[in-house]
Amino acid sequence: MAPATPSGKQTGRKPLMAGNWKMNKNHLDAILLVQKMAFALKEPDFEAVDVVVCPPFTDLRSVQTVIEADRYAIQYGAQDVSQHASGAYTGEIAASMLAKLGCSYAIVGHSERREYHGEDDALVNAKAKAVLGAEMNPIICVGEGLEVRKAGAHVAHVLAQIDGALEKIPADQVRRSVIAYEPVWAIGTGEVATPQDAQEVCAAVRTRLAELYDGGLADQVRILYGGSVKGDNIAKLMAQDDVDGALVGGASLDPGEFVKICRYREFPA
Ligand SMILES: O=C[C@H](O)COP(=O)(O)O
Repeated sequence: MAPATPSGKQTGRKPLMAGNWKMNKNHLDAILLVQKMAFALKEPDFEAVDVVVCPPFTDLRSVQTVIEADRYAIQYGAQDVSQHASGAYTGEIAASMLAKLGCSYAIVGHSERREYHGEDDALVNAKAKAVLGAEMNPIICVGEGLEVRKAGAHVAHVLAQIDGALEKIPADQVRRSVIAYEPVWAIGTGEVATPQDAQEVCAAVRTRLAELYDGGLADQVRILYGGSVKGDNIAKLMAQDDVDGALVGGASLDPGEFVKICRYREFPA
């Protein structure tokens, strides 16, 4: 049973803090960064929170070496994956290759992939299936842009993305998937969503999961918030009933800040 959050919520879902390094840090920088995090984080941190780093593909082997050598409890994953299993797909990385490197997670459908690489819900769905097929856990990103938010259509937008991303994925696989709600207007802007904004959408996602799947699945799936998360705003976000963790960009490149995020319980909400 996961410990209670500062607000006293008791969900049974272990919080997850995932750092998305995006296109930062080479394979040597990665060694230093993951070591700094590993030195700072202690056993009680890992009992309370799952800690995941998602470096660039070229860093994964370095990160694996550091983590395996000293048996650190930090988990790691990729920022993207191919929907294809293998073959003539120049530049692509298969889920099986990531699993072989010890990855536990792969992010799919990040808004930067959707925006700069034209990824749509069908492709996100195919990638999620590839990750699940390789026995890893997808972190499926959803979120609305500013125009959609201003129009008040953010919940409908996100739920449509959820429907698309999860299409024909069976319950036992959805159960080990992670959803990350990242409003595009909050990513890298310093403009974090209010805890109420985050809760509204995360709760709507959980309700949708309950509509799509029975057997209490909705209460088991972890839903993260992402977008300008820092050490000084995470506690209020985590105090929300349906926010189970964070997908952290910029602040995950600063080991002190990321460790502070992982230790949000020690700071007042
Ligand atoms: O994947 C992480 C998100 O894009 C959030 O990035 P950020 O924390 O730099 O706003």
